[in-house]
Amino acid sequence: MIKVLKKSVSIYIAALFLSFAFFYIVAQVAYYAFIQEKVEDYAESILARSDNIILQVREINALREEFSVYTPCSDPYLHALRKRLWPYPLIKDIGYVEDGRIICSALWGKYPAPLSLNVFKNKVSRGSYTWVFDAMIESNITADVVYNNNFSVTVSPFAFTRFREESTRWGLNAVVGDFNHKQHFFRVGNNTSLLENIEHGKVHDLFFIAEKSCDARHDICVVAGVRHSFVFNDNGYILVFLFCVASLVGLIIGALISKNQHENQSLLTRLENAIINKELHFVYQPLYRVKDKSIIGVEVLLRWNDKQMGNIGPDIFIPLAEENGLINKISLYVVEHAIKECGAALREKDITLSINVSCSDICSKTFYQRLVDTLQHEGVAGKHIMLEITERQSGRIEDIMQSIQLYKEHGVLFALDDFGTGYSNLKWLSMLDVDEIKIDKSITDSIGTQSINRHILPGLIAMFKDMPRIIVFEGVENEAQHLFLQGNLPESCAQGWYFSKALAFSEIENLLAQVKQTGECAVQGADNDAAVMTS
Ligand SMILES: Nc1nc2c(ncn2[C@@H]2O[C@@H]3COP(=O)(O)O[C@H]4[C@@H](O)[C@H](n5cnc6c(=O)[nH]c(N)nc65)O[C@@H]4COP(=O)(O)O[C@H]3[C@H]2O)c(=O)[nH]1
Repeated sequence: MIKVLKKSVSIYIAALFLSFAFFYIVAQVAYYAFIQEKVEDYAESILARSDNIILQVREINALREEFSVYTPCSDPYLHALRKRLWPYPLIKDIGYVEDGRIICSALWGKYPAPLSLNVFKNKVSRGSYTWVFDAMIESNITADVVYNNNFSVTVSPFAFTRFREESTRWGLNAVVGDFNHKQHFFRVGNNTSLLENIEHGKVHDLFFIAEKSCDARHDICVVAGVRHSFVFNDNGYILVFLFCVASLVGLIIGALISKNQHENQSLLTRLENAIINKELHFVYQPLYRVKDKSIIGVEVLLRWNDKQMGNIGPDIFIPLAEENGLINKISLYVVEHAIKECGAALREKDITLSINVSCSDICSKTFYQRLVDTLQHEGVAGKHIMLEITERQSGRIEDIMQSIQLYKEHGVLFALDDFGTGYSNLKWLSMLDVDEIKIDKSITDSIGTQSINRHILPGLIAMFKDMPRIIVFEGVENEAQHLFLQGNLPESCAQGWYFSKALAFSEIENLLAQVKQTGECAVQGADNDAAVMTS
């Protein structure tokens, strides 16, 4: 119980972990793409804003002739400056400059003392223009000023406010410079030095997303970038959403896997209990001689009726038993109980009891001993038992060849089951000393049809005619198939619903009382001349 519980917990933990990993990776990839686009937009927007400022500066500068009619810094001069300044939202002030000092401006009027532009963060000369970035205008007031001869333009300190807000929110950085980024004009963000280093190839950072946007007209380039955030820039809601979805999916997957495991586990446990409690029972399907419909034997087929799950077919529980090492127990059960149940019939009548066995059964000493002991105990001769080799993966063919000889000393017969499918091929036929070949239903089905298998039939019939083996066709379902076999291989035998379905033991007893028994089908090779191909 504790083991099962531990296994369930491990399944849930693994499912949750994998689900988290999956959703986290998907979310990270999506987030990376989203941020990359954002950085691209950011660079383009800053470039557009920078272009606009340059245009507005140039436009205002072009108006300087207008002011030359007034005495510099006179009231009419300042009035004309203010009037002209009004429509330019990105420009804060226009001033008159002498010897690199602003004497007066539209905003401040005439300065009591000329404003020196020598205190700044960065100064760049571009043609006839000199840009002074973060120039000290007043104590605690800085601004970007550009002057050309004796005309200055002060850029609005709010021109990049939006970009600074975005920078704070998303951790974005931008550096505005010339086309080759040899000169840097100004920066936005807290990590611009890393951005510059990455831009100049001094630092390589796989998780730093950088995008560039340039305008050759104004010889200006903006590089923007951000460090990829593995916690989605502290966006708590994304993490919470991710956690919820991943938990839900992880729990659903865990529950499905657990349920599946539990069902398989419980089916296996139930099968084990059914064997121990002898709850498996048998039905018997008769085998007929094609020529005269006399019965040559019966095949025992296992049935399992579980109290809770109802009828479970051998196509489900036999492979389950084979995969989980239970098949040998099942075969021991069948041998012991089926021979006991059929003991009287086998002693009195000339029939064989066919039992399905796997290769590992044949090679098992326990199985051999149990069969020999049961035969002795029931007084049944070995020649009444036909072991049908069904599963062929659990044993080496050389070992099986040797083991078969041991059984043969007791007269036990062997059949190669499902001939014509995967493992039941000519190699096995040539190596094993079998008495009977059971032709798979898929080949029987092709009789009288257009199936691809029908091409195999003439060759098989020609081969079987000269083969000293009992040939049994499985799954004969209609008269056409029976007639075909009568016409082509009259000495062969058949099993199928056309003759009889698998019956309970009491019904088989009644049948055996009514129908003639022949002990065995004649081996092939006797009646060849009569055979006519009618397919
Ligand atoms: N459609 C159709 N089916 C027909 C017809 N005639 C017979 N059958 C079915 O074909 C299967 C023949 O058994 P198999 O080839 O040994 O194939 C068997 C055998 O491989 C395995 N099996 C059954 N009982 C045992 C057993 O006691 N031990 C082992 N190891 N395997 C068993 O399970 C397989 C399936 O058994 P069943 O479901 O009983 O199915 C049986 C039988 O009911 C027919 O005319 N039409």
